[in-house]
Amino acid sequence: MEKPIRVTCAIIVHKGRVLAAQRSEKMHLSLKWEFPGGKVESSENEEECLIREVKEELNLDIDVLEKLSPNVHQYPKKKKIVLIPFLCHYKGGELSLKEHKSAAWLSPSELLNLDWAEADIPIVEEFIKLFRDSLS
Ligand SMILES: Nc1nc2c([nH]c(=O)n2[C@@H]2O[C@H](COP(=O)(O)OP(=O)(O)OP(=O)(O)O)[C@@H](O)[C@H]2O)c(=O)[nH]1
Repeated sequence: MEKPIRVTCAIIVHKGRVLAAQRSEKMHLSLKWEFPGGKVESSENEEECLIREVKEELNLDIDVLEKLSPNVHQYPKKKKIVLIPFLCHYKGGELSLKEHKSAAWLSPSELLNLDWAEADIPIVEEFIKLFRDSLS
């Protein structure tokens, strides 16, 4: 079986809100929402990839805290990906969109209102459950 492409994504939490980013018209999965991140290069580990991608895409500095459950997903006519989420904290930097159409800091329950890339849906659900459990 072909190995899936590893893609990291950052669930960045700051003051109880979470950063979601909307893909641009030009990108594959146009206008869908996602967590910032990207493909892991051979020279780096997953955490290094995430720090690099978030800086490149959004000009933000993050601390990577905890890995959540990876999700294997096959989009039609694309290579299979494994989307690897990490809980992160905002550390610094001013948000500046380099690739995305928009980005928003949302409360965890507001995340459910977005039109997510399909591979992200189980990840959003796991994060919301984790967040709720941590409050109860
Ligand atoms: N960064 C990121 N990528 C995601 C998420 N969800 C999801 O399905 N993806 C997919 O994972 C791949 C990440 O690739 P990338 O961000 O490094 O590069 P890209 O948009 O140029 O992708 P492409 O080369 O497949 O067109 C894309 O195919 C993207 O559609 C997510 O939450 N974050």
